[in-house]
Amino acid sequence: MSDMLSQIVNDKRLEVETTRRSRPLEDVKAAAQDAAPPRNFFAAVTRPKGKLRVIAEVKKASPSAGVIREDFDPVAIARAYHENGAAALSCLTDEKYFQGKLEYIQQIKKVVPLPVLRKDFIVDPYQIYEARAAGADAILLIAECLGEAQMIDLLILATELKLTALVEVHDYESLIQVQSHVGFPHPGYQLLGINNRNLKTMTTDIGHTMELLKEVPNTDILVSESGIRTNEDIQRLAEAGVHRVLVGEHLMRQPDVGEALRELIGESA
Ligand SMILES: O=P(O)(O)OC[C@@H](O)[C@@H](O)c1c[nH]c2ccccc12
Repeated sequence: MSDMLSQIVNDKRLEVETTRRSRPLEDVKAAAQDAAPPRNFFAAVTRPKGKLRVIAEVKKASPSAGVIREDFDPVAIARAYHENGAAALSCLTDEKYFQGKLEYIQQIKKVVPLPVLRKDFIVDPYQIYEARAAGADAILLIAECLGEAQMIDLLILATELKLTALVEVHDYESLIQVQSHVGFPHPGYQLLGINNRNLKTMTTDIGHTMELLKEVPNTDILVSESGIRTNEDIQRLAEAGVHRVLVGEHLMRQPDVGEALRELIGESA
């Protein structure tokens, strides 16, 4: 694991322990059960086949970029994304490194009909119940943060709660390792994400998706993540058969995020 990622994961484990002490698992489980049923994130992102689908991200800051957007109104941003062609939303909930908040998900879902992914570093089942209780429709599971057995356990739990899991990989080795678990325990619940961010240099290159693509048998469920900025990037990916993308920073940097999303989509939708 890279230094940055291991630091985040260590902090996350401590954070989960603290949260668990103030709110016991039984309470969170009950809240997850009482939550309104999830929206189908998987379907929103994969249908129709071969058509561009953008997951637009609500993100104030990141470790690599610092504060991306000072004037940050998560609900207004989500609404603009919805009105301008987003298929689904991703919302950062990590507070320490991304200045996110779990509560944003609920606030966004009250006013926007799209399914929402909880973007965080999930290392414990507690966080999956917590995501569902907060109204999330999907969760992120990063292969580089988890052992194989842990990944399987978390995938089973997510599926039980009817959450879509976006299984993210950075490296070739992780891709090979998780490959057989995507579609497990049930197809129709997992997406495979290739993150274009190099964890050692923290730079992005969409060429990374092209490289790893050779090992992906089903590109319908493939999401290219990070470093996507222009419609040319989108076209390059489409030519390689990749039609699902996750975009944050580029959109969040523009004064008008809705207009930026329309320009990014261009004629591709
Ligand atoms: O802002 P970008 O470069 O468009 O990237 C979005 C998304 O891929 C990125 O925020 C991300 C991908 N995987 C993550 C895991 C944790 C936090 C953030 C991320």
